[in-house]
Amino acid sequence: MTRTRVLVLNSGSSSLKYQLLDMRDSSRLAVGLVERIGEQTSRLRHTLVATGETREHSGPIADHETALKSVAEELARDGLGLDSPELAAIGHRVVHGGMFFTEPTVVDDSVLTEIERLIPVAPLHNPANLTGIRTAMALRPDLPQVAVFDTAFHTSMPESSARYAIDPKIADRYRIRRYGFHGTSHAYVSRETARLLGKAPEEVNVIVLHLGNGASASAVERGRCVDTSMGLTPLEGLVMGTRSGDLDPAVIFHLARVGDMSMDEIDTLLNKRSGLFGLCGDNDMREIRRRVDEGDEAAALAFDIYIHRIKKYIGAYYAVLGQVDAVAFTAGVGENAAAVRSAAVAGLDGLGLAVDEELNAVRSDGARLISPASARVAVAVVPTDEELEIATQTYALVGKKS
Ligand SMILES: Nc1ncnc2c1ncn2[C@@H]1O[C@H](COP(=O)(O)OP(=O)(O)O)[C@@H](O)[C@H]1O
Ligand SMILES: CC(=O)OP(=O)(O)O
Ligand SMILES: [Mg+2]
Repeated sequence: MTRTRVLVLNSGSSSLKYQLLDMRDSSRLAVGLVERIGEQTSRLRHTLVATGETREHSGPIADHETALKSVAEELARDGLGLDSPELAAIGHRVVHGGMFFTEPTVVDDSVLTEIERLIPVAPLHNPANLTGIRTAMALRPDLPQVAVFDTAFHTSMPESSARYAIDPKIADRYRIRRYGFHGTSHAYVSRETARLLGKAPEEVNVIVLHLGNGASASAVERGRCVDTSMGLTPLEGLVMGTRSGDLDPAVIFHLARVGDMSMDEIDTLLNKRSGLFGLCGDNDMREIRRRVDEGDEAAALAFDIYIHRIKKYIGAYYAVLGQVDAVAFTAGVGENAAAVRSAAVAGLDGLGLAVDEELNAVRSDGARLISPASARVAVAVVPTDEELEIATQTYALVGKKS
């Protein structure tokens, strides 16, 4: 039998997104999401694509292992269980791949060890990714498990972007450099943006703004990433749901010395209690916009800080690229929040950037232009599809052998 199906697992710090795809036509058979893992209010939502039937379960799901086992049960109920002989591989999103993983990689013991070694530089993500891989391996030990790394697309960055301005001996000893994340999304979205413009990826320069719970910007020059806003860890760069993004590193010394906080407390503060949430108590952009519309000052300031940071990166990457063909908004906020797109581009007419508010307000699932026809630089909404990209890369690696 030909094995043509790929299960993709995208394990986040507190969520597990999954898709089962048939790679003959890249169609989805089942999709789902487990949210708020580790809390009392966890929720699993599973959809069988052929019928559109959706099942939801609420109640505590303690960890990613339990989450994946529940997902396996849901798939089995639809006759799409992990025991299916048609499954060719399981593809996993792995957030930090360090310096060595520049390509999708079949997981073996040495790969697991390396992903584990990188936990200190992706503490919210790599542990969940590892649990997903280990649980999947236990369920189907005979299947190839493929790791697709968020960092891979950014390995093309020149040293001038990737290096911090610190003693290279110290940087090299501790492998401190800017790795960048969300690479699967930046790669997919920059290609799809080129397609929307009717060009090949090698013909265009694109600034991609991936605005989800985690958020990052990238400068993609003729299909290759030349700079991105996240660094050694996914903490640098844009303001995020709960992460601060850029700050003066001396803030950390100050909090330790004057604020008498431990390193762990500062780590938690900057990763989990900062960003939009730290500024106004909400990290969901829908809720923040609702509060802004009601005149809430804390929400309005949080929104302004968020937008100001995006603007700075658009300007920076415009300069890095020299010439820009398109700015693409993607991920949960970028795809859905018209107010964010409009505010981020406001006042940038001098750079040839503008948004047509009628086009910006259109709701659609597909990639679309939101700039006026006369604009020098295209502004686009380009939905990301990390799961499809992971499935495609996984199948390209193992599909032919099965
Ligand atoms: N309709 C919407 N309007 C504004 N923001 C939205 C909307 N839908 C989702 N979001 C935002 O998208 C975020 C999640 O984005 P997503 O890309 O799924 O993040 P992640 O993959 O990091 O979990 C939510 O926290 C929310 O702020
Ligand atoms: C790397 C990263 O920040 O991922 P996410 O947006 O899924 O948290
Ligand atoms: Mg995401």
